[in-house]
Amino acid sequence: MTDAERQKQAVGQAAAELVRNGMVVGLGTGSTAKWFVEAVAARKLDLSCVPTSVETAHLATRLGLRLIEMDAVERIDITVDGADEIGPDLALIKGGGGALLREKLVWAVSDRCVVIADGSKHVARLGAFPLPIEVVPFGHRTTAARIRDVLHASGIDGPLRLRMDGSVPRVTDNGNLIYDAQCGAIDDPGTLAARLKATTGVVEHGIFFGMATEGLLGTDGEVRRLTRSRP
Ligand SMILES: O=C[C@H](O)[C@H](O)[C@H](O)COP(=O)(O)O
Repeated sequence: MTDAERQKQAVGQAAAELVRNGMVVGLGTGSTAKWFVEAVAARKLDLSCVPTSVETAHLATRLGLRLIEMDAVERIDITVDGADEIGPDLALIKGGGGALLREKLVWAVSDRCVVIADGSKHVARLGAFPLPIEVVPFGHRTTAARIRDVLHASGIDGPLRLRMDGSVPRVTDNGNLIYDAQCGAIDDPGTLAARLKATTGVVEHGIFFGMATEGLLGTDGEVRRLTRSRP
């Protein structure tokens, strides 16, 4: 196992210890969240779980976790999920695996949102990882043109690429498409998030700003707890 994988395992297991019997739990998506799902399943608690992707739903079902519909709950006690980048004040880029929309819907109703990651994801400034932006398929090229204008207005001129699966566009669990924006540096994630959200044709974007309540970061030999300085 690589060092990064060991760190993912450690944070996944540490996060599983935060879960209590009877809780409604949001299950994240990706190679880090997978460790959490496995560790929480191994605890054999009585839980109701809301998965953030079809992939996670399959994994959780295989492990014997009880799944419930998102609309069957008003609140989720705790959600644990990975990230592509963790910046200052727990601002995140998510969606490298294409699950950003369901992840954000689940995070939005969670009392506690715990982001877990290996040490390489912790950055001084967001933006090296391409920012995923989910759009409706109808007229997506015209939506992409509006996104380019928004990025330009935020001082970002890097390429914006339609995510592909080989020769065809990648389709999300929600039947949408994803554009990845090479931002380089995002100086003001809150403003960019608001501008993207207001763009016609954009369903959601991968900036999770002010959403994570805490973080668990893998380092060599220990799990470091990250907190937010602003509420
Ligand atoms: O769409 C995918 C999710 O946002 C993932 O949580 C994120 O991409 C991190 O994935 P991983 O833990 O595999 O690096």
